Amino acid sequence: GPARLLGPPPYLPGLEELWSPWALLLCLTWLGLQAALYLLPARKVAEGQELKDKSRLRYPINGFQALVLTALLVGLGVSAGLPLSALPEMLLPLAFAATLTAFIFSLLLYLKALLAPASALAPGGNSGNLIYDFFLGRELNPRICSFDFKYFCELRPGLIGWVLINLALLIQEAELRGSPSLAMWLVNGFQLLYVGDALWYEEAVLTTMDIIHDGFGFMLAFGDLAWVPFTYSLQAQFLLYHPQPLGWPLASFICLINAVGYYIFRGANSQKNTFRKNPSDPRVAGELGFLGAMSEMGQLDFQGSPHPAMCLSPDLETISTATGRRLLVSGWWGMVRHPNYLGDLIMALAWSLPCGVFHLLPYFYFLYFTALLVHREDRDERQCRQKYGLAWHEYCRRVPYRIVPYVY
Ligand SMILES: NC(=O)C1=CN([C@@H]2O[C@H](COP(=O)(O)OP(=O)(O)OC[C@H]3O[C@@H](n4cnc5c(N)ncnc54)[C@H](OP(=O)(O)O)[C@@H]3O)[C@@H](O)[C@H]2O)C=CC1
Ligand SMILES: CC(C)CCC[C@@H](C)[C@H]1CC=C2C3=C(CC[C@@]21C)[C@@]1(C)CC[C@H](O)C(C)(C)[C@@H]1CC3
Repeated sequence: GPARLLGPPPYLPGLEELWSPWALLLCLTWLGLQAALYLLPARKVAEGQELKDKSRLRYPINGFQALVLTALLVGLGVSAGLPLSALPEMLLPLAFAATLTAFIFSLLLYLKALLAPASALAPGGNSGNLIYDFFLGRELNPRICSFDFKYFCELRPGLIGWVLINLALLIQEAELRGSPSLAMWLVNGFQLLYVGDALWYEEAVLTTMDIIHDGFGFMLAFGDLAWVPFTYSLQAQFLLYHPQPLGWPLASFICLINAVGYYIFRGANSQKNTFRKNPSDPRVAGELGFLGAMSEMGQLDFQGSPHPAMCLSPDLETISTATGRRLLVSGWWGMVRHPNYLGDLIMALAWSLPCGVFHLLPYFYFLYFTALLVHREDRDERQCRQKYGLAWHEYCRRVPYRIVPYVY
């Protein structure tokens, strides 16, 4: 039937449609497969940020390898008769099974945290209020031997699950209508690029606040395992039931929007990561200038300095902070204070446009994501203000807009 916003839904699924033991089995098999791929030898083992007890945890960088191996296994399965196009019919019980799994998993994590030493607990999530702590997560990096649950869940099962659901929807559309629509190809292609990128640059996740700061509780477990695969695939789900005519000229324009978004997103994230890893990398720093180079060599200590020191370089300009780390104030990070969010939002728009402009549902991701990034930006801003003090004020003065130039 037509997608509509006003009026009650014509049909609501009964509770019995939510529960299927097969869906739970499939969900657990998927987690088991991804866990097995996580344990395979990795091209690199990276060290995380320094912890409270001065130690660093080690993480395997093999997420992209897991994506490729999953694609090979699914390809083999489909050619051997695996009915992937049956997946779209199971989405509701699968989403329920994933939510149930996240819930039980978070309960176990809560219990595990009771045995953890105080140094292993997250800064938030230890208020003593059972529900609040269960939701936010008590332990920072819950592990069994070297298997890190939060790092494992953050990317692989959810992101790879998302593109697998998209693929199943594309195959089912081909079976229903003879071939997949152009709109379905675009949505699949754009989102595969996004997921491939996240897994290729997996190491960058080690410096996100989710890994460094947040405990692992129900919010993150549910977000990673259930929310991401089942709501991020809404555009492809919409297209299966509401085919949209899309010509090549408009499709090319949407591709251009996605390319611009990706260019900003990747450019900004890579610029910051390169700079953080090696501030004197010629791609970001050119020549550092005296103050920058001295602080880099530990010759200058800005601790307690009332004014942030300024460092000019021919390529990118930076400001020094009391912590010894510097902040980029030109390049992408001189345009707005969160250029990566801007690129991400432009891409989110490009994922919705192939679905036309007459329905709100395909724009759900764009709207939710705007709210998520505004909230995330606010949290990050508070943390940076605390961490960098005066230097952050100076950065805000030099770069007044947060996400969208001249707007916000
Ligand atoms: N699709 C999705 O659902 C989601 C996608 N994302 C995406 O993930 C990516 C990562 O986002 P997120 O983890 O929120 O954080 P960011 O990558 O934006 O990192 C913020 C940190 O960068 C450093 N920083 C800020 N300004 C500067 C500067 N001028 N120069 C140098 N360093 C600076 C600070 O840390 P420090 O100084 O300590 O290095 C700050 O805490 C983004 O592209 C975002 O869009 C995020 C959440 C959800
Ligand atoms: C309504 C829900 C309870 C809200 C859940 C929020 C989560 C969906 C997000 C919190 C942080 C996320 C990140 C990504 C996906 C969404 C969640 C889990 C991310 C893996 C997406 C891809 C990016 O490149 C990234 C930097 C790897 C992201 C990390 C944070």
